[in-house]
Amino acid sequence: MIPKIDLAALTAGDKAALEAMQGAATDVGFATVHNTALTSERVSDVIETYRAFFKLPETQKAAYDMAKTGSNRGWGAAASEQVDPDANPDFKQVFDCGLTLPAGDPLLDNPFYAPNHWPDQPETFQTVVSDYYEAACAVAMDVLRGVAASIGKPRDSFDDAFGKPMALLRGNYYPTRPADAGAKDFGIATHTDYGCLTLLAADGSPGLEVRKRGGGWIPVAAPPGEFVINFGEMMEFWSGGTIKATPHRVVGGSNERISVPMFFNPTHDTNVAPEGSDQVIMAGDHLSKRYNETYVHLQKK
Ligand SMILES: O=C(O)CCC(=O)C(=O)O
Ligand SMILES: [Fe+2]
Repeated sequence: MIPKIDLAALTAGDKAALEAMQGAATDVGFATVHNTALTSERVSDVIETYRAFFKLPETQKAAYDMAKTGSNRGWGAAASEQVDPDANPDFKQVFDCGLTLPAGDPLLDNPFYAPNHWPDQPETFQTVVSDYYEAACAVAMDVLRGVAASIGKPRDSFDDAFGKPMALLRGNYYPTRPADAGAKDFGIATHTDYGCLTLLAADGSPGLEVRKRGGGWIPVAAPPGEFVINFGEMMEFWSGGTIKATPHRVVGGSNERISVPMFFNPTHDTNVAPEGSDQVIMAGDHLSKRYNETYVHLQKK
């Protein structure tokens, strides 16, 4: 069972909401979250904005291809990412954008804070997506405060680590499953997310499956206004394994689908090694490692 959490109740310290979040964090690794600052209208708006972009001809999208821009911002074509080395590259397409630092910031030279590449079409793309980016970061931070409280830590335990987050907002476009797709083809193959927290909006159509401990898959759907949250690898290290990064996938079927994950990654120089250990795991280094493994244009074969 995937816990269902009212974020306003969690923020207010409601006991049932705290217990549900504790179960989500330390057992299932997933939850759905509703009653947030992001209305269903805003979520639908950003989803339809991404959809309009993905419907452009490939030649137009190619101008923003991240394999050419060299950063992890812009469009990723089908088969540009291989999240599971035992599967084929994913058949989804993506569009990624991240934080814009102010002029003069010392982190500006760092590739994780590279400039965004905004498409000209649809015309509202940059405004709608960057406004959503800001709001999704704020909701994600609120969720993390609730997570901290749910495991008996001060609510602001994670705040300092997210001053300049390497937060990446992605639009995922899953076309219908290709007719020639085989057993190694997926919309997105089985993987765990790399960062701390993922806050995912979707258009309500099915596709996401969460791996059950002991085997099998649990389908999870979220209509606009409800979010799926899950924890990533950095959060699992950081919490010394208390918080779980659970594998998930999208096989893809007869329905087209859009999802919009906010990968809420901490500031580049955050040490996400278990507290009290003498290990050092820099958030930026972990992310680089995972990108080098999974982005086809970065893979060393
Ligand atoms: O589209 C989804 O529901 C899941 C996407 C996902 O797992 C990801 O982008 O990491
Ligand atoms: Fe994921």
